[in-house]
Amino acid sequence: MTQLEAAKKGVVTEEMKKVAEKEGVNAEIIRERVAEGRIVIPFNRNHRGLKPCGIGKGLSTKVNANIGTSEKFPFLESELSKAIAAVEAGADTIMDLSTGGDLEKVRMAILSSIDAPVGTVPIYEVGVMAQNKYGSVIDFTEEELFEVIEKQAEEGVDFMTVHCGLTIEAVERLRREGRITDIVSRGGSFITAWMLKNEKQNPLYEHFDRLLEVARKYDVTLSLGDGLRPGCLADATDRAQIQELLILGELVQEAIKQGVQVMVEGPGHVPIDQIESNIRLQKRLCHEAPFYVLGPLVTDIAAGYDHIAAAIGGAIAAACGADFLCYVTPAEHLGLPDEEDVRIGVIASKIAAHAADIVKGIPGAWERDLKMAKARKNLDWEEQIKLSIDPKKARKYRQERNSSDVKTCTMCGKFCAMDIIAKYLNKEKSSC
Ligand SMILES: C[C@H]1O[C@@H](n2cnc3c(N)ncnc32)[C@H](O)[C@@H]1O
Ligand SMILES: Cc1ncc(COP(=O)(O)O)c(N)n1
Ligand code: MET
Ligand code: SF4
Ligand SMILES: [Zn+2]
Repeated sequence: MTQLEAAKKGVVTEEMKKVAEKEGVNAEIIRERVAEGRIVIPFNRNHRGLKPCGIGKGLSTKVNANIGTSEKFPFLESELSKAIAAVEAGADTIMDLSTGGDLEKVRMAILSSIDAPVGTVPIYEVGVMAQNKYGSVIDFTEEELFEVIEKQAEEGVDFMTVHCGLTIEAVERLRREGRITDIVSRGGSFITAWMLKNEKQNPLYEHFDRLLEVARKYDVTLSLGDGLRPGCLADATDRAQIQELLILGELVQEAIKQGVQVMVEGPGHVPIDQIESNIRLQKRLCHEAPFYVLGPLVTDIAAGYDHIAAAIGGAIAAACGADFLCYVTPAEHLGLPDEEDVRIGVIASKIAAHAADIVKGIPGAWERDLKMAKARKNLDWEEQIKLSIDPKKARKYRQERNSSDVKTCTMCGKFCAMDIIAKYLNKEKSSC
């Protein structure tokens, strides 16, 4: 049984109980929301050592970190240490987006060393296989596509991006109406090129039932990819994007009916004033399935700092109801991230997620800030370091910029406002 099938039957699984405990939410509420498709727990029965993680309504906003080899950097070791660094920095899930070297070996290494849910985009391996075998990324058969999906499911992949809503009709609209950046989704570009070359419908759409069968067998959570997501502000919320979203909504309902857990991927590059309407549209059209957004980036010109552009968008999106933030690193649009880029990307997204959790009313979120405020007032540096999102960095600054015996910090020294006021405003010791 999948988590969804169990939930529908009224069964509270071990995984639901663990999610409930971690989040401070009643287990029956988790079951109910899994049954409705509003919470997913990506949990492939073949991923050994996996700790359950819930994504969706009423749960803390989760952060995903992308790693993976590429043609020019096909090295397993560096991607594995990026994945470990990402989890250490607070990533809740990892996506292996490898396209270089031995993909299966990298994936198996990630799956066996990471105890968080691991996601993939199977069409990437299909493309790499086609390139090696036939000399072109799009020279694959429908059979080969489903073989790779089944193989990855069997290996223990917990969630998969599948661009099922990218139909030939949506591509025709895009062509007819025009766009600035056309298609920026890598998987979306493979599927579109395949459809145009073969003059056939998207096999992930046409044979969605077959995909559901594989997903149900291993309890793989489907992450319905947005192949037509906007790649620049000017393309945001256009008719091609929304046409794909409409189809994704239909597929969400079908997946839930068939007992398959499902979430929906979203943009992309979106101006701030369109973020809320994007979230509302997704929730309305997709049966309130968990929404997994890439950023969104609120400007196109932050090259080198795109983690900031994405964290601004991510905070707004999550506050409006997005459930899952895909990180963006400072290397976005420029090259493959290194380990430090990965760490910075995760921290930026964690800040965005937490900022949203405060206003989402997530248990413990507000209280953490309150504790920090009190520690600041008390000039309790150890407590401040402990409560911060990146304690390593906080400790480094504290140690490098201050001698160990000072009560205040080098910013103001003996002119420290907190210290002066503590002496004169509340003569009796404050109770906090
Ligand atoms: C869809 C998102 O995935 C990111 N992306 C694609 N491939 C990799 C990789 N090997 N490592 C890290 N991020 C990757 C892109 O930069 C984009 O932000
Ligand atoms: C949030 C999110 N969106 C998209 C993708 C896939 O990337 P692509 O569509 O470029 O293949 C992803 N892995 N995560
Ligand atoms: C394929 S270019 C890298 C991804 C891009 N930033 C996007 O918006 O999807
Ligand atoms: S410009 Fe770089 S990141 Fe963007 S699609 Fe091309 S190779 Fe990928
Ligand atoms: Zn982009």
